[in-house]
Amino acid sequence: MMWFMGQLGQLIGAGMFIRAMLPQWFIDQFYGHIEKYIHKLFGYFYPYIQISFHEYNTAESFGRSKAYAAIERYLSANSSTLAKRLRANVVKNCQSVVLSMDDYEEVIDEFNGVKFWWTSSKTIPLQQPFFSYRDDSEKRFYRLTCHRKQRDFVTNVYIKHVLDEGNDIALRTRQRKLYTNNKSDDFRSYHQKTWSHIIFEHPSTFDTLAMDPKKKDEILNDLLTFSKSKDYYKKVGKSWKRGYLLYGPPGTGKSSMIAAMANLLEYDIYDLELASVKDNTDLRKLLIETSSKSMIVIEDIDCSLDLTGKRKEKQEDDKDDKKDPIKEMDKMAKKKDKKSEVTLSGLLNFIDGLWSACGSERLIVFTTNHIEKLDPALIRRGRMDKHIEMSYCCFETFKVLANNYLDVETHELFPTIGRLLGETNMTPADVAESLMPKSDEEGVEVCLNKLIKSLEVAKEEARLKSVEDAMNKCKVEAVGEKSEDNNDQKVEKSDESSDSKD
Ligand SMILES: Nc1ncnc2c1ncn2[C@@H]1O[C@H](COP(=O)(O)OP(=O)(O)OP(=O)(O)O)[C@@H](O)[C@H]1O
Ligand SMILES: [Mg+2]
Repeated sequence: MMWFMGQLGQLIGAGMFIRAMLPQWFIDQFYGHIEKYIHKLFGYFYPYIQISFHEYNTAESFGRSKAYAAIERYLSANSSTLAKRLRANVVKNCQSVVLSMDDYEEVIDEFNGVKFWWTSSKTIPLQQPFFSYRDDSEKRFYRLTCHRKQRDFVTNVYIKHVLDEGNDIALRTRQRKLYTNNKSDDFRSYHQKTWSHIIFEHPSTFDTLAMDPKKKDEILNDLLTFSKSKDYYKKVGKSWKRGYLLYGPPGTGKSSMIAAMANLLEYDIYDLELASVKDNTDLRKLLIETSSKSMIVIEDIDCSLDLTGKRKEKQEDDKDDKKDPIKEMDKMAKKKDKKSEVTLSGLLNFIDGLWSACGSERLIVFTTNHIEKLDPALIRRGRMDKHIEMSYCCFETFKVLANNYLDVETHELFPTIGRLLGETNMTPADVAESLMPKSDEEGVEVCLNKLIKSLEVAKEEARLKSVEDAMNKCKVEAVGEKSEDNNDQKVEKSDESSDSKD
């Protein structure tokens, strides 16, 4: 035995010596050939086929392979109970853990009475860097093994089933995201991604949204019908998307409505800042890189770009925007930084051109404070299918806010508030501010009285303003009449002088 061990040691030593003497290219070639012939020989007797799915492949140029991710989800849901060694991925802000099979594990999946073997594996490059903090040089893959006679079934049915189910699980369990576009200059020159994102967690829902209940139900039904109409859109030959235009004064709940819509349908939000988009080509690039089941939002579309042609150049004073210093500053900044060459036709193409069909199940939402400023081409039906007016607080709206903020459905002060709301305009944002208790001592009655006071102040301010406006109007008319009289006198004089000349 000792003699045998000694001989074996010598043989291994000699093998290692010869290997060290041979150049690396020879070893690679030699092993490559041997492996090829072994596989060929094995293939004659081996009754199974194997299909590999790599984590990164050349066909999908961006990031991880979608098929690999779908298989990972499928296996973790269906087979992770069978695997003995699992890998934990922490998701949803450390709130939950998804288990997937660890490297070199094998699980058996059964579908329609047929058995399939899945193994997870990885290839490690021969020359791995000695110091490496990341394992991105390792290439992971899943290998599916099944009987040779199941070849058609596996390619036509089973793989499709795995991918569909994996994608469904991913959609159900994903964390929703709020994306914003990076500046064109950045993703052009520094190879940055086109979109950056954070986790989307907004508490607004259709229950907390204060608006006329009938109108709310109508929007809710519209959205739910849209989300279930995949086949219908296909039948009528339309791409599966819908445009919403939300308009109304600042503080009436347009952004809250967007968040409620996204929460209802569980969509991601792509908040598109048009001023950061250099031209129509970049706009298209951004569009292509949005996913399905998402909302593309352009807020304050009238301020975003000079999309309204000549009307924009008049530089009218916006009373509402003047009140809102943030929007004023925004406008000034955009005027200063006028680098964007996105045109109205580029934007129209973005909404319903050929490229817009690249994703499906998508909402495009515009908001504006001034619907009258938008080009009719931009908001015609088919582009912006549904126009929703978000308006000042009415009694129905107030009741929802009172329920949200104070947990009251009725109160003896409600009739007074209802009357005052009918007599003056106040935004839901202002009503909500009055209703919110500012200390533990402030109960329902105090808050309702605060609101009554603010409504009375607003009413008085509106009265004074209308008096001032009427006086200004009278002054302008008086000046107008005076100048008309002067003109008439001039004409008369010139007539007289021409008569005397005659
Ligand atoms: N209809 C509403 N229902 C519930 N809350 C509302 C409503 N409108 C306004 N609010 C409250 O007022 C705040 C401001 O509303 P929001 O940002 O949705 O207004 P907006 O219409 O988007 O305004 P802007 O035109 O300035 O962007 C919100 O945080 C919300 O709390
Ligand atoms: Mg808003």
